[in-house]
Amino acid sequence: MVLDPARLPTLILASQSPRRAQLLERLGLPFQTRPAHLDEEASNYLAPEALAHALALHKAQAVWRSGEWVVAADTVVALNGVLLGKPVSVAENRVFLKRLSGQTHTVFTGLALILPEGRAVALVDAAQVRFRRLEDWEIEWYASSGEGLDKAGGYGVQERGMVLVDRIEGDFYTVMGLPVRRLWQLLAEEGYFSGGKGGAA
Ligand SMILES: Cc1cn([C@H]2C[C@H](O)[C@@H](COP(=O)(O)OP(=O)(O)OP(=O)(O)O)O2)c(=O)[nH]c1=O
Repeated sequence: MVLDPARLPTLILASQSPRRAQLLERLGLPFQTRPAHLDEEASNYLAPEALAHALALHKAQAVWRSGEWVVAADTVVALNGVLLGKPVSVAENRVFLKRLSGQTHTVFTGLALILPEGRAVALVDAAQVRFRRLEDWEIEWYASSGEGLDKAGGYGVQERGMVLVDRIEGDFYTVMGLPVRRLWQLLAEEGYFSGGKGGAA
């Protein structure tokens, strides 16, 4: 089989996250974004892993139309079982960073794919992230940059946040918000690349 990206069906990315769009762009896959507007707080009673799974699935289901390949993801940060969502202010971002400092937390990213005939597949990928012990001035520098405000856990590993992280066990892209290798494999398994099971002809 020779892969001709020009013949692949356009993926619908159910996300407003610029990071997720960048990653799909880097793969060279044809896609359009169609963000789902969900009340993410409504499912906060779930455990972190189940939450990432459910939200990814709900986002994909919210935008799917018959005949489309839809991709969605959701990233959740948990420190000792406690969720750290997106900080609502610089002050809350400071608090999050103090809690993450010197500790290891888990990032769960749920990934959902809906196939043209409507069947949904979803999975969760997890990574362990250890933060350096941060100095107060570093916390101040990072929080006041505002970079962490639209991100789960209040940091972005792919931007300035790269210097806060000591080590990652697992996939960097799962931390960034889209497990691209798992997505690629799922697309391959479901026939997106080969024209089988509703994929490209
Ligand atoms: C931990 C971490 C999270 N993030 C981001 C990824 C996600 O965009 C965000 C988590 O929020 P999500 O609710 O997963 O996604 P979103 O609201 O940004 O976009 P959408 O729901 O429309 O898909 O945090 C990073 O960019 N880098 C990181 O290191």
